[in-house]
Amino acid sequence: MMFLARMDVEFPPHLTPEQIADFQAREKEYSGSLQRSGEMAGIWRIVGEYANHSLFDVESNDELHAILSGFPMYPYLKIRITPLARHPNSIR
Ligand SMILES: O=C(O)C[C@H]1C=CC(=O)O1
Repeated sequence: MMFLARMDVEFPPHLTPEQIADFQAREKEYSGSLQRSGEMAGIWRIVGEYANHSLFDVESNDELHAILSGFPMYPYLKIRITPLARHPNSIR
């Protein structure tokens, strides 16, 4: 099952730059491991925003939820999910 995610990052003002850097480092590690395993099929920065579009290839809604809630920055992410189905005109 394919899902398109839009994630907007909203850090609260009380976090220090060091705390933010730590979240970003842990996020990069977690995201990298999901990309290597194939569950995250891609991630793109949305130009001009602290936000991304990501593509997930997972077995179920429950698996996607577990993956998303495992992101270290999850408490600071606003996530919107769009389930994707194969388009009848797709040649792949
Ligand atoms: O920098 C971001 O867009 C936030 C974050 C969410 C997943 C990820 O890999 O990075």
